[in-house]
Amino acid sequence: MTKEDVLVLGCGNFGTCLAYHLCSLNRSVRIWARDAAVVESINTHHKNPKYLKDTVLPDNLTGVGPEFNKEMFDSATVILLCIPTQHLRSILEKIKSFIKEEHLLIMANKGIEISTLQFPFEIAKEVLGETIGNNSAFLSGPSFAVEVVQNGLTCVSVASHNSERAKWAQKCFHTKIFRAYTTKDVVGVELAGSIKNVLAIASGVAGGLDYQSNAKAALFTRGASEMVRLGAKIGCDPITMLTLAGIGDLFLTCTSEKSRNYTVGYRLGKGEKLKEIVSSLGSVAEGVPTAKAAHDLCEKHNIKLPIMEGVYQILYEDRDARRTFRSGAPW
Ligand SMILES: NC(=O)c1ccc[n+]([C@@H]2O[C@H](COP(=O)([O-])OP(=O)(O)OC[C@H]3O[C@@H](n4cnc5c(N)ncnc54)[C@H](O)[C@@H]3O)[C@@H](O)[C@H]2O)c1
Ligand SMILES: O=P(O)(O)OC[C@H](O)CO
Repeated sequence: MTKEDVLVLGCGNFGTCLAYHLCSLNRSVRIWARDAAVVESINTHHKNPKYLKDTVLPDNLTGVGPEFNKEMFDSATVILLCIPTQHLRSILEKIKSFIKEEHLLIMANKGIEISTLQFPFEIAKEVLGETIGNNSAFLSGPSFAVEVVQNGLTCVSVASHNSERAKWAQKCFHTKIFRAYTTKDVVGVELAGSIKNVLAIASGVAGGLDYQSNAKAALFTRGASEMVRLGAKIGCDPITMLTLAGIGDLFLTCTSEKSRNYTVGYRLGKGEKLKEIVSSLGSVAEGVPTAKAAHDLCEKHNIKLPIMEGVYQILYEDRDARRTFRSGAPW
């Protein structure tokens, strides 16, 4: 196995679990956190006090930050970003002077930026330039952080326009228990990873409203078709929607109470207000901002997608969930 020096940016659930996995492969791994107390706890107690709190982190994982410095980047070959999508741009702006073309950048966030309707790939190109953007890789697929640290089999997609970089990213992660498969359809992977979160909120709402399996299966199928239709409008390969990053992640997130997006929907279905759900969730639910971005993207491309529109209305127009479902079904 080749030696890699990995700098993980973002010390939430996913950054922590991927750092844990990479340490188990004997990579040299440092993880950046924006909170000094988290850095201190990782280095002293080998625990992340905020996320995956029960996991004992490996001794060879080093916490760094909250300030960025040149040495952190000079000593890394791979930079893995696990930052929520709405904050990705500001982090890239802060680190851009430290990034070199030789670095392999891998982004693992899922979502669409509300202010620009851009995917992480487009944000990376805009902030870091065409070459670095095109050489970056994007990791997506059905992967709950908690299962990764429990050593549960996980299969993800890694996409890059540069096939050598995709293979490099694959090699960083790939094991018998954590499988990574390469693809070139970057925007398809990113679209699927974003939209499945909105559809998981819809599925959660159905659960919260006590709809049963028949309704959930219909919602899942019609939701998948919305994903394919939006993908076709923006030039994605429809086959990507049938991969791990597409239907795989959609299935995982729409059917599991481990999903934060499903949980947001479920609690909405039970009558809680979005504000109180988001403030007590303790973790990001990317489907919430993405529902707004996807709504605006659909308007821009003049396409009507009723499930995603229903989620948007529940979240952003305070529309009653039960009424929205009754009037929307069978989509
Ligand atoms: N958790 C999972 O199972 C999982 C799996 C696959 C992909 N993802 C994706 O990974 C991304 C991160 O998710 P997560 O689960 O780690 O989220 P999380 O809520 O567990 O953690 C979010 C992290 O982002 C940091 N953060 C928040 N605001 C920030 C800002 N303004 N600047 C810099 N950092 C900031 C927080 O400090 C925290 O470390 C999301 O896009 C998510 O969809 C998560
Ligand atoms: O908990 P969720 O809903 O953010 O889903 C996490 C991952 O995206 C699942 O692949």
